[in-house]
Formats: sequence, structure tokens, C-alpha cells
Amino acid sequence: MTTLRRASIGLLLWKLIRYAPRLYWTDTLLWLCIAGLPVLPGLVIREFFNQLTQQSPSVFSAQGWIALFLAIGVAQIVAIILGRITKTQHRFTMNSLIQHNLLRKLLEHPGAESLTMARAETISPGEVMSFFREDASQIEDNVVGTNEVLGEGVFAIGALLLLLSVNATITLFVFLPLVLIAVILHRVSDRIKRYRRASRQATQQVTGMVGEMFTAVQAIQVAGAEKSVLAHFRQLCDQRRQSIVKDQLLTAILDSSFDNLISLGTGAILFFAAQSMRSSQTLSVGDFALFVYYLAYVTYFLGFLGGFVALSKQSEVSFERMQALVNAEAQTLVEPHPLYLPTLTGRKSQLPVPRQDETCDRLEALRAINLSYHYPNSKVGITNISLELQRGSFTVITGSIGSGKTTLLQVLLGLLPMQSGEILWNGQTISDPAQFFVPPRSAYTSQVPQLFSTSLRENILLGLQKDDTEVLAAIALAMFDRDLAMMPDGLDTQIGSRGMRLSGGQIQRVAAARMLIRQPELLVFDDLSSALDVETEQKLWSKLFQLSSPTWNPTILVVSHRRSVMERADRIILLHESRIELEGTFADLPSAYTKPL
Ligand SMILES: Nc1ncnc2c1ncn2[C@@H]1O[C@H](COP(=O)(O)OP(=O)(O)OP(=O)(O)O)[C@@H](O)[C@H]1O
Repeated sequence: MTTLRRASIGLLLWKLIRYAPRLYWTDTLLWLCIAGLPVLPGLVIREFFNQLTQQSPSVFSAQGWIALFLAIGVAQIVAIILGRITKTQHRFTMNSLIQHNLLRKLLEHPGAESLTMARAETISPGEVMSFFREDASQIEDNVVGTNEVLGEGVFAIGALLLLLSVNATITLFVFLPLVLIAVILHRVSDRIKRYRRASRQATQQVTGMVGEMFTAVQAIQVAGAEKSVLAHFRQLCDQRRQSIVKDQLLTAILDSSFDNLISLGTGAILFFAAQSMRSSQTLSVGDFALFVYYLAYVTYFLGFLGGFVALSKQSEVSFERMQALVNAEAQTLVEPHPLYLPTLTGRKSQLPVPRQDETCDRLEALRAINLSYHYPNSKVGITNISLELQRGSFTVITGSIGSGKTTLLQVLLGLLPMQSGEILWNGQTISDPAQFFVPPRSAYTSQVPQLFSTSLRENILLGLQKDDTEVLAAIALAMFDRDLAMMPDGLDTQIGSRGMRLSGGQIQRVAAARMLIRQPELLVFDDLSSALDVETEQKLWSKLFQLSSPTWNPTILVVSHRRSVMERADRIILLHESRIELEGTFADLPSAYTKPL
């Protein structure tokens, strides 16, 4: 396991800011206007009152003052509308970048390995949803909050300086709430993080359970377990409610403490200011009005700053959680990558067409030497497996249930990370099998293949640019043509969520068509016995062998228990308890494995 460093939240936010600098600074500029324009009425009010009390010369008529106020108001409205547009675009961009990077890192994870938090507790796909939703939007709030702090801050400091020039002693009181806010934040920052972590964890469990319930509706019904499943769900929801109430309550207490501190401070300052006005006459009526107006402005900023610091603490939790999920430094979550989002002017960037490697190194020989993989906290998996596949050969892996057949295929293809051993393609060591064993080098049909809720055609092509004639040829090769003939919508047939409208065998055959249309050098099938009866499977292999030509002469590796398949094999590898027990041909197999199926 990699030891992950804790990155500074400031640095991570800065990297996000630098991803879309023009958008960020335009938004900041507009936010400066939104925050800064309210400063002007303060100055206008001072002049107005001073003019009214004849403490300064008359500048405008009554209509002039009204027009000035209106103009400032209209400018504010325009700035707010433009600011909302840029802010929405910026928010969306930040959220998308985080989600994109999170998904990218998750896809780098070995496909067949369970997701874990910091490699300890296993985490379900449903639970992962909460990272994409809550954690990503938490960070989005934080990054866009920086320019609000900046906008408000610049003018709050300006206003503070102006107040200092009017009356330094009274203005210094403004700092008092700030000091208190800093003390409170320092005291409770651990608690803020703890509560946030607990509420995120609870949300993760609820989304995980929702995901599992949806995928296992039938299993729950068949077992008559609706009541107990719902009771468990209710318990998780209760835990979530409790932890979120704590989290939100703490945030609300902090916010209202900041506001009240500030209001109390403001009251005291105004009291002293009024006293000083009465006794020493050092403050004019206009100055007092300016004080009243700007004080609210400065103190609002102090409260806002306190909230922003608390928000940053909560974002730290989100980054820590994501870092643990992807088992990579938090920096990788803020890396710049193209997002292809429409711009502010509505310009859409073209999504790149998926790369289609039409050619690759022709497979002459594939060797695996001493491959080992054992599942976390267990002794099962595969131990010291070596094998060699020659071009155009047909190799069958067989063995008792749980002997490691699927694990061997998955380690070979990089879907599980090998813990020791070496894989060589034409004598060259493959350093990253997961990246290497993809079409057109190899393709794989697992025991339970994944289909998508779209048309049959799209499930087979998955972005590949091939016409219907080629799709139909692959379908015929995968022995799915008779099934297709029964479907009124043909290739446009919608197969439902993850292929719900197809039988298990049909799903496997569609997945086989998906791999065959790519004409890979290496074809890997994990047990087609549920997809095809003996006779149809025979036809599939015969067709595949007849296909062998100078342009496509696939090497085939399959897991099978079928005698008819083993009889065809050039080589059979018999596994027992994670190890190779025997390697040879059908004639070498013990009689227990040669019974007809
Ligand atoms: N994700 C996992 N975590 C822990 N153990 C696992 C996991 N997947 C499989 N195993 C265990 O590893 C061993 C080998 O599993 P594998 O699926 O490779 O066997 P198999 O020979 O393909 O079995 P079958 O014939 O039932 O498909 C089994 O004991 C199985 O229980």
C-alpha cells in the first residue's frame, strides 16, 4: 500500500483555480464589482448627510442624489446577473474536473479488484456515488468561495482603512470579533472535520445500500427478505440523519455565533461612536452614517471569512476521503485534463473520437512466468503459474470449482494486479498488463459480462466505427444471429438496464460479438457453457478455426469444463487449489475430468 501525504488545501485550491484562470479571474472581477459597488452608497450617504447638515458644500440637487443611487443600483444588478453566469460556469467546471479526475483514477484501478478505502474496508459502487456528489460539490463550493472572499475582502479592507481614517480607536474594536472567531475556529476545527467525516461516511453507506438493493431486487424478493433489508436500510438512514444533524448543527452554531459576535461588536462600536459624537463632536453626522453603513460591510466579511475557513476544513475531509478511495495523492484529483464543456459563449468543443488502434504487434508467443496473486487477507488465488500460448493455438484452463481459473485469466489480463511473476508478449516484458491487454491485442468475455442500457448495436460497437455488415458478421460468429432474428427492432433493440431484457446466455453471446468484431490477436473466454449448448459451442469454435487467415489468426484461451472443448484443445492446463496440477492434452487428463458434459 502506498503511503499518501496530506496535501495542503490551499495548494489544491490554487491548482483548481489555475485550471480555468480566465473564467476564475473574470468571475473574481465581477465579484469585486458585486462586493465593491455597495461601498459607493456609503460615500454618497456621507456626502448627502453632510450636505443636509451643511457640513459640506452642496454638490447635487435632490434629483441628482436619487439618480446617483439608481445608477449604482442598476450597475449592481448588471454585475450580479453577469456574476451569476460566470459563477455557474465556473462551479460546473470545477465540479466536472474533480469528477473527471476521480473517475479517471477509479478506471485505472485493476478492473476485477474490489474498491477499498485505503485498502481496508471494501466499498460498493453505490457508495462511490457519494464521492461524486457530496465530496465533489463540497470542493466546488470551496474553490468558488475563494473569489468571493477575495472580492468581499478587498472592499472590506478598503472600508476598514476608511473607517480608521475617520476614527482609529473605534475602528480597532472591529478586530475584536475577528480575534474571537479565530479562537473559536481553532478550538472546534478538529470537531468540524470529525463530524464532516462521520456524515460523509454515513451518506456513503446509505447510497451503497440503495445501489445494492436496486441490483438485488430479485434476490431480496426470492429470499422474502424485504422487511429485514428495509429495517437495515432504515437503521443506516437513522445513523445518517444523526450524523448529519450533528454536522449541520455545528455549522449552524458556528455561523450564528459569528453573526451574533459581530452584531454585539457592532452594537458596542456604534454606542461608543454616538457617545464620542455627543461629547467631543469629532464625528460628523455624515461620518456616523458612514460608520453605520461600512461597519455592517466589514463585519459581514469577518463572518463570511469564518465560514470560509470552516468550509476549507470540510473540503480537507473530502480530499482525504477521495485520496483514500483512489489510493493516490490528492494532487492527482486536481490535475488539468480537457473536459470538452460548452464555453460561456456557447461554443462546444468536439469530443475526441476514441482511439482505434487498428494495428498491433502480431502475437507469436505469450508467456507467463510464475504468476501469483492472493486475495486480500486470504490464501486463495493463484500460486506460481507459468504457461505459454503459441500463435493460433487453442488452450483450455480447467479444474475444480474455486481452483483459480478466473483469477488466472484476470491476473494475466491485468484485471487483478500480479503480486509476483512476469508476462512476456513475443519475448517483451509487459509492465502494465491492464493497459496492454486491450483490443486489438486482446479481448475478454467474463462469466458475467457487463452490458449497457442502450441498443444492441452500441453495446457491440462501444464507439468503434464499423458498419452494420461487420456487426452482423460478428453476431453470426458469436452465434447470436438466431436470437437477433426474433428481435423486431434488430440492432436497434434496447436491451434494458445492464441487459435486463436478455437472458444470461444472450448477454454472454452479445459480449462475445463485442470482442469478435475487434478481431483481437488473443481471444479470452471465461466459461461459455451458460451461453451456448454443446452443439452451438462446437459450431462457434469450428467457425473461429475456419476463420484463421493471414490477416486474422487468433490465439484462443478459454476456461471450460466441457469435454467437447477440451478434446479440441492443443493444450490443457489443469488447476487445483491455486496451482497447476497438470499440463498436457486431453489424453493426459485424469478420468474425473474427461466425462462428457
Ligand atoms: N474477490 C474475491 N475475494 C476473495 N476471494 C475470492 C475473490 N474472488 C474469488 N475468490 C476466491 O478465490 C478462489 C479462486 O476463485 P476463482 O473465481 O478464480 O475460481 P474458479 O476456478 O474460476 O471457480 P469457478 O469454477 O467457480 O468459476 C476461490 O476460492 C474463491 O472463493
